[in-house]
Amino acid sequence: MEDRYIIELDGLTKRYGTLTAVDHLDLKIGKGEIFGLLGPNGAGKSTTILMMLGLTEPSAGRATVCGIDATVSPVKVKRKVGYLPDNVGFYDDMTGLENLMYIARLNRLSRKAAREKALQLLERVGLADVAGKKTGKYSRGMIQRLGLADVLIKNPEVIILDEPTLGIDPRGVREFLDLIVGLSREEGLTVLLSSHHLHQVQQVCDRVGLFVSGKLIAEGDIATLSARLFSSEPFIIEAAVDVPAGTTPELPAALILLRERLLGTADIKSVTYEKGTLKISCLRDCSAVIARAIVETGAGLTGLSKKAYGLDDIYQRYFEKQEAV
Ligand SMILES: Nc1ncnc2c1ncn2[C@@H]1O[C@H](COP(=O)(O)OP(=O)(O)OP(=O)(O)O)[C@@H](O)[C@H]1O
Repeated sequence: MEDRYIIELDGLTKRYGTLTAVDHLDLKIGKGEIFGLLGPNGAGKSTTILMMLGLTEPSAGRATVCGIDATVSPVKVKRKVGYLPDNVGFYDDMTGLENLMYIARLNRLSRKAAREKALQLLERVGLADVAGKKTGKYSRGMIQRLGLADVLIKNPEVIILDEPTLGIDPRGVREFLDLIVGLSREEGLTVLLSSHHLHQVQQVCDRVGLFVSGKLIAEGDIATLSARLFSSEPFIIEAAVDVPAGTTPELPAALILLRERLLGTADIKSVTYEKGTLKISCLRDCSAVIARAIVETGAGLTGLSKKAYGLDDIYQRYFEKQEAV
């Protein structure tokens, strides 16, 4: 069983005086998984990462990475884990190739091997054409890709990325995320991604963990989290309707009967109306029933869409719950 998990956190805890930054954290991450660590500022994400890297000692519990206790053998863990901080620095007056070769040399590669490895990685991260350009002239997106090449030099089994897409333009973000997915799928690399960007995390992570005040309050894939949280109303169907002019803005007269009819239908929980759109929450996908009812009422149906709950909604709902406690 141990082999299945590349990262295992057991009751991991960090206290700073009276503050518990990380509170009895239990988490298992499998090989090749892309796991998103999410949470507001101060939730304990960075402290957790530092403990996994053996850079800070837990007050209690254990962080095991590739079967190695990070506190007992931080140097061994460092060999297996590539860490990309949110602000990676390079020598501005050296080219991308020179910077990477320098790091490869620090990793004890011969000059020839360092050059080969650097060129291969520049190709892998899509920077081959700017290999000879000084990194001072690189965009933020290019620097982050070079950062990724930097952490890949030592052939890590795990990469930990802290807000890797901060300040990158949308195209650069897409390219960076594609690169991460490729590394995980093609090379079996395990990726831990700490981020505030819910949409990005949703696009690439197999599983996410939501952190609040040092505690992991939920973890799972998006569909599972969504089903757990929205079990009382898993579907929202939005119907754009064309109602006769001169009706009231709240609920046009023509729709009052329609609303009653819909509410009389099994599995439809609520119907609201705003600016030409009916919002219908249901326990199953009732699109067909809704479309028929609208058409039969005589209101024009101009659009019908089903909303799937995303990470934004999941996040929102968890925090609403937390605040209510
Ligand atoms: N060296 C330290 N000494 C005292 N308190 C600390 C120390 N490092 C972190 N903390 C506190 O521990 C808590 C967790 O901080 P941490 O940096 O792990 O959160 P985070 O989730 O990474 O936040 P961010 O998204 O802002 O990076 C915060 O309340 C922080 O102030």
